[in-house]
Amino acid sequence: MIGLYTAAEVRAAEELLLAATPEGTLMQRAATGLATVCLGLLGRVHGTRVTVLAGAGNNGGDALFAGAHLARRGARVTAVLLDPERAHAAGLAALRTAGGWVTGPDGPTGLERADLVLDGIVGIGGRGGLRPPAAAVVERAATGPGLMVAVDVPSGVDADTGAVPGAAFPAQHTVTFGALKTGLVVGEGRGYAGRVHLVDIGLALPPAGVHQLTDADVAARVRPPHPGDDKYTQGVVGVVAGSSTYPGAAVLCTGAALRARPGLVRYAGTAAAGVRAAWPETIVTDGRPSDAGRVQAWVVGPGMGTDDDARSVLAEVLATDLPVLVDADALTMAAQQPDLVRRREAPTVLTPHDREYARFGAEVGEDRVGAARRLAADLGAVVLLKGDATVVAAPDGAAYVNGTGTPWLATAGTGDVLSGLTGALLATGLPAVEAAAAGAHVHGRAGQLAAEEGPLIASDLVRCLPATLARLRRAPADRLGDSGV
Ligand SMILES: NC(=O)C1=CN([C@@H]2O[C@H](COP(=O)(O)OP(=O)(O)OC[C@H]3O[C@@H](n4cnc5c(N)ncnc54)[C@H](O)[C@@H]3O)[C@@H](O)[C@H]2O)[C@@H](O)CC1
Ligand SMILES: Nc1ncnc2c1ncn2[C@@H]1O[C@H](COP(=O)(O)OP(=O)(O)O)[C@@H](O)[C@H]1O
Ligand SMILES: [K+]
Repeated sequence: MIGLYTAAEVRAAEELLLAATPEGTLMQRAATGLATVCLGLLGRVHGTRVTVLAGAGNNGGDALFAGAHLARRGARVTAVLLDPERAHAAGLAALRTAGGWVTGPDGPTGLERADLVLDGIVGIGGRGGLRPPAAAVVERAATGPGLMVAVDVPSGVDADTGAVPGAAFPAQHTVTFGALKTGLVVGEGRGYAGRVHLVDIGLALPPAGVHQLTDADVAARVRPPHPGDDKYTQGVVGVVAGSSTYPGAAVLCTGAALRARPGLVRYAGTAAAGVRAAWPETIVTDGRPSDAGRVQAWVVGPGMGTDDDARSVLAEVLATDLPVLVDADALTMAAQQPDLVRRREAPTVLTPHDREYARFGAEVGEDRVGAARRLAADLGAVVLLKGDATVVAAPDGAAYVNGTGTPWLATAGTGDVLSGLTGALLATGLPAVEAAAAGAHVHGRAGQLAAEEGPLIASDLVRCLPATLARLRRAPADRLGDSGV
């Protein structure tokens, strides 16, 4: 698992290390690591043009020292000082000694011909969107030809939440120090960070409160059958979804549950005929969930409607002592009767997108991890908040940010696949928060695999699930999510 950290957690770890190392050591480690990544990205350094955007803090210091490294290797480096009086003195001196030029935002910045632009405007000390002079320079940099590389955090991105309240540096690469900051992989910030490179500066970090799963983490949680297994010992999933007029959601959800390969999938609902025709492996009833037979976890909601029958079926499922995944129409109904969820003792997983989340009484806002945690704590349930980086949070605050996926997943029915798949993982006995995080990871990988063949539809995800699971098992132990670390 990759730990994701807040600025305050990183600062606390930095302070301990600063006290234990000679002055300037950490900044030198950061700047050397940054310059090394830049060398790799540029390929050839001699004669390349580099513009360093330097703010008044240590983030500017890192960028200036890295600029000095590149200048010593023959790059033509120009530092643009946004606050010349307060620029990092030692960094500036190093750059000058190495032959770099220094100017202001209105001087010859070199941005229109740069091969590389280093964003050292603000790092974890940033607050709010970029101020006007910085915003104007960033805009010019973004329209120029240079490769956009952010130092530690793209300036203007909130390192903790990924919120982007105003202008920000749209990086193609972010070189971050000591720990991955949560804001680089979630919310709008994810789109500004580009590929993230982690430079080790020797920080000793406490256990993280937010994690991202790797392929190997997920493979370890998706259990293959053992010689002693039979169809009842690998998890039996119950699906309540669809309706006679809308059987599609039931077919997709049940198919995803089957393809996640539990021992057995049972279906209860009025789309029984469609499910039977699509998936003869399923045991179906057109009666109530209680008519379906024993299961280890329920998935309830996709396409089931919100009429009185649907309400009573939802109440019946939530009254069981089994893990339940609540999706789609069932979320709409649960939002009107949240006590049905609150009073459960068995695990509940809710899988809202932003509009479904808002039905519980508050907007998601810019802090997606915080939003998922708040609803989870309020309802005593695991919340899987869908999005381009899906967030999973447990009532105790444990949280995950998903690192896999593709915007091609933004198409009808993919949520039904996620709920069937995650319900199957829940039925194998995984802790609910892990089932949800693993489900989001597998769903994202299935989307990536399906998208290799062209624009995907939800059924393609179901078809790709076996190959996705096989790939996860073959993935090297250190293959991470797609933050690019
Ligand atoms: N503490 C250390 O020894 C280390 C710190 N490191 C670097 O230091 C950074 C943190 O440095 P600082 O604490 O000095 O803070 P920063 O350099 O991140 O930011 C502080 C400066 O940015 C300005 N600022 C804040 N918000 C702004 C906005 N919205 N628009 C424009 N300007 C804004 C502030 O006025 C202040 O001058 C890290 O991100 C990292 O790059 C690394 O060198 C590793 C070691
Ligand atoms: N821009 C995006 N990038 C990546 N994944 C996305 C994006 N938009 C949506 N998704 C994913 O697609 C799925 C859509 O689910 P949902 O909105 O419930 O659709 P439906 O109800 O039609 O099944 C979720 O897993 C979500 O995380
Ligand atoms: K920065």
